[in-house]
Amino acid sequence: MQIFDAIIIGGGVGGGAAALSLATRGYKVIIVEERDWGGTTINRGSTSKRALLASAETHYRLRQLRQPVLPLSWEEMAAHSASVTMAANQRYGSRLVKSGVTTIEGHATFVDSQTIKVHGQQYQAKWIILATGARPRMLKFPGDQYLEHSASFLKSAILPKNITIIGAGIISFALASIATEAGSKVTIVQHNQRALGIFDRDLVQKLVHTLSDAGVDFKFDNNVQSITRLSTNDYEVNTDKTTFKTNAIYCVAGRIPNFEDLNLSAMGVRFGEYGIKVDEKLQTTNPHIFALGDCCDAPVPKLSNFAIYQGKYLGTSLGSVARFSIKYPVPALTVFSLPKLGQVGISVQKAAQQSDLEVKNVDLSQWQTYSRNGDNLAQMKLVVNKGSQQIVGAEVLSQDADYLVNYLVLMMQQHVSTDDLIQQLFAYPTQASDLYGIWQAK
Ligand SMILES: Cc1cc2nc3c(=O)[nH]c(=O)nc-3n(C[C@H](O)[C@H](O)[C@H](O)COP(=O)(O)OP(=O)(O)OC[C@H]3O[C@@H](n4cnc5c(N)ncnc54)[C@H](O)[C@@H]3O)c2cc1C
Ligand SMILES: NC(=O)c1ccc[n+]([C@@H]2O[C@H](COP(=O)([O-])OP(=O)(O)OC[C@H]3O[C@@H](n4cnc5c(N)ncnc54)[C@H](O)[C@@H]3O)[C@@H](O)[C@H]2O)c1
Repeated sequence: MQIFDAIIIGGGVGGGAAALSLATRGYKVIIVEERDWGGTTINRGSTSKRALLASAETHYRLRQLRQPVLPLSWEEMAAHSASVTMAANQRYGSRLVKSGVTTIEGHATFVDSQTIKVHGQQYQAKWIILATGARPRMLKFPGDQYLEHSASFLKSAILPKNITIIGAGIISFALASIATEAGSKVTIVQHNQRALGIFDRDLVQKLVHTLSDAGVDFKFDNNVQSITRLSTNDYEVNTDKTTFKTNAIYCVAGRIPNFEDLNLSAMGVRFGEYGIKVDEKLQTTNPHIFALGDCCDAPVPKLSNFAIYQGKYLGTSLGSVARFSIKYPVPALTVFSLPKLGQVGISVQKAAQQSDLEVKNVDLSQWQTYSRNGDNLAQMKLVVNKGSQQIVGAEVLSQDADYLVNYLVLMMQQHVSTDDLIQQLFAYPTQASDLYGIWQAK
């Protein structure tokens, strides 16, 4: 039996962040990964998605400027994405080893609440951190064996001519944008009328119209009931409203936390539909066991940035004399569609339920930063505290929503005022030099 200070199950960005922080503090750490170092983010999530998006976005931007554009080569896009992803995966694994973390490849199971087993070998530690992530939620109906998921799209060597995506959520909009720019005809099937449920309806509607104009066929209020295989790479999709043909069907209708085969009940660890129950110190109902990232039921979105933040939190707080509760900073996320949709701080939807908040609509399309790129839809909704007039949230629809959202995060988190901004000298003309105008727009 080998003894460690901490065992981490899951080598994604959440588990990795915890391992690196604990090792830096001199703890003896072991991390177990059954599939690939860097987990979803690096191998089948944002890294591969953004590598494919790099070409799709360039294509889209040229179209916005009314330039003639050549068709994209999926073969080149896929090769680029595969090489970026492989390099990131290798760097991730070797970074853990260089930092003094013991890495083991295999499936971990519990022996008791301080001992795990991998390939028959037992390892013991005073802390066990569960960072096992999540997997796609695959729908069940006749023909569901023909469903693929986001990872198969992101790793696909060939782009089918005609694809169907089930679910109109964050992953769906990114995949649809990439596939459309790369020349595929995309159909999105959503069971109700609401796409991108957590975002402002008005901005989502604009995004839906833009994607529709680019060729995406949205089928709202359609429930897929069956899939029939007609021939190789040729399927018929039957919904409760219609029937159509397609070459591939990707199911991106949410994700399910991974914990079923860990025998958590026997360890006294409680869990539910949304993941492993944790308190404000990310401790489970067993005092030796902690959980973070996509596998845990914490009151934050299941995103890489939150998983990393939680990993760093556990890595810096475990073993400290007075353990403090996790305090989340201003949240930010972006839908990597074309154009992008970003959200920071309090959402427009939540603002509508709070009488002390108001929403201000800012049309950015005529601002030089946006008009020079042909970013004709650029729009921002600011959530403002009526009393203090402080900006506490924003949603942005623009080619560059991701950059603007990140500037706003810094400004909200640091409570930057217009007086502070006037003291700054930003390179001009840029999004940063617009910030004073945005802060005044309230
Ligand atoms: C297509 C897609 C795009 C995304 N894009 C973004 C984005 O742009 N921005 C963003 O912030 N988030 C994005 N996300 C979400 C993000 O990927 C996740 O929130 C993040 O990966 C969670 O990290 P994690 O460490 O909790 O889990 P994971 O990255 O899933 O890692 C968990 C690891 O645990 C391993 N594991 C599980 N069980 C065991 C076991 N018993 N023994 C050993 N190993 C085990 C798994 O193999 C896996 O590698 C995206 C997700 C997807 C699917
Ligand atoms: N840029 C980012 O930050 C980013 C990108 C991708 C993924 N993610 C993470 O991954 C998670 C999963 O992404 P996702 O897109 O799978 O989930 P999601 O929750 O964003 O979207 C799922 C969509 O599928 C719909 N749906 C559910 N059941 C359906 C059915 N039977 N038929 C048709 N539609 C159905 C839902 O109403 C929803 O619109 C996200 O919630 C997020 O945490 C983040």
